[in-house]
Amino acid sequence: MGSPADTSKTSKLERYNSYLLRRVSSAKVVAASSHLLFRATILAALLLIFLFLLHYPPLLSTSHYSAAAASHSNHRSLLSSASYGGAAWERGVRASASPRRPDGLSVLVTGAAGFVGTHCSLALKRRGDGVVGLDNFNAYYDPALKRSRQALLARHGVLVLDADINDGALLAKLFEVVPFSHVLHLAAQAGVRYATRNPQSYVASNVAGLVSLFEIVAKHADPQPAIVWASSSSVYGLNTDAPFSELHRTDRPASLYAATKKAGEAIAHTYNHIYGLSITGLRFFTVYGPWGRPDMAYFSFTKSILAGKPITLFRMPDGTAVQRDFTYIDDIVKGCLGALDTAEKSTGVAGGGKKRGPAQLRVYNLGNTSPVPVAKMVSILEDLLGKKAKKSVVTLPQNGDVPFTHANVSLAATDFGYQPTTDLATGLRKFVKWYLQYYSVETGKKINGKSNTAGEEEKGMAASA
Ligand SMILES: O=C(O)[C@H]1O[C@H](OP(=O)(O)OP(=O)(O)OC[C@H]2O[C@@H](n3ccc(=O)[nH]c3=O)[C@H](O)[C@@H]2O)[C@H](O)[C@@H](O)[C@@H]1O
Repeated sequence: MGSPADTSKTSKLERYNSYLLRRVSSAKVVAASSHLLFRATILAALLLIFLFLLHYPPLLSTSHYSAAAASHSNHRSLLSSASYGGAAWERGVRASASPRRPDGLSVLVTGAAGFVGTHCSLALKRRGDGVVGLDNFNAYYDPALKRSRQALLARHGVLVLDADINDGALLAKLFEVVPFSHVLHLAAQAGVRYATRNPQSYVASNVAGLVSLFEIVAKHADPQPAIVWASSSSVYGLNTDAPFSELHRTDRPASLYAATKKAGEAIAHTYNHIYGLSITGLRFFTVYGPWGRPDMAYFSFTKSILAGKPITLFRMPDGTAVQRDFTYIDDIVKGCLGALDTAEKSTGVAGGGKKRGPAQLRVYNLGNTSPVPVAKMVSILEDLLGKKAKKSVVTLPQNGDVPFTHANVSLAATDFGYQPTTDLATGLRKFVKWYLQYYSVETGKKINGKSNTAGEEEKGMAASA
């Protein structure tokens, strides 16, 4: 018989053994599960990398798309990357970009839902060129007007993508899908006086956006398209020699807007010099017309006069009138197409290599050559609308405005036959006709011998075409 002491020793030993066994097996379980966890983590990481590459195609072709360009694409590129690509998207882009005439151009138009962008895209499409537009549809002015322009372009077979020029990944993808012969770069933050309120938006669009486009064209596009882009008459700033010639000083900008456009001209020089990009800058002089920009004076004055609201007219501190060389949109379109048609090919090597030779670098004034006092513009509007403006005349504040603009266009006339043909009264009549139709305003006043009420079908037409 075993003693009670013996029994207790045995059971102690058994308890100890089972404790040891539990420890060994739990150690095994811990080791096994940490292996499992490690493998699962590796698998999950590989899966994530695979998914990222699948949805971010430019990284797959790193030979063309530099890491620098990728890092300059803002986070928007990652957010919007899922909204483009795929076979149907590529088919749509190619169809819109394909010319319908022999030797037709294939043009990427940035800011295509903007005022000048819409008119130029229509004109190009009408003569048989291929056009793909892009626009970020920002809210600087009523995005509904931009959507109407987009719809108008869609009816004419022009696709306008929702995209920002800072979206390097999207630009790279576009140049992969289409061998564009030209870029008409019109996307920008416009407006002279708004620059005091939102300076960063000018840097983002007119400097960073321009660099983003040049980077992709220089280092990714194959073939490299020629670029025609919108500079501004505002670069003449405090220049007092008139009429403004391309040879005059442009180193005294009066507004940040003007400074960013001048910076754009300097940046264009650099990309032409290093990468052989063919670049033409067009200095537009206060462009107006149907489908115009609501932030501009002729447009906002029309709205205020119709609503019986007061308008503010600026005059110089010495009492002299502020004048602008108002230029009608159809003349500007002819200038843009002339610049595109005479643009030479870029000479750079796709991928950003050394250029093969000097490339074309041009700057032209596109104006009307006859400055008009702003008060005269208002009196023409009063006549067309059959209503007097409530005017308050104030001394020009320190807002970036310049006293006058006046274009000498002889260079554009010589190089591509640019000749403005529309005077302010004629152009404003076309604008007012469009405005009253588009916003369904009935004034009872006859324009061109007809009542201003238009049929539905007429509202969507490019009134200037
Ligand atoms: O030619 C250009 O480079 C520029 O032309 C216009 O700029 P701006 O000439 O200032 O055009 P508006 O804003 O329509 O002003 C036209 C005139 O009306 C005057 N104005 C404007 C607003 C106002 O309330 N009162 C007033 O008298 C301005 O001083 C200016 O002389 C465009 O807005 C710019 O984007 C463009 O680059």
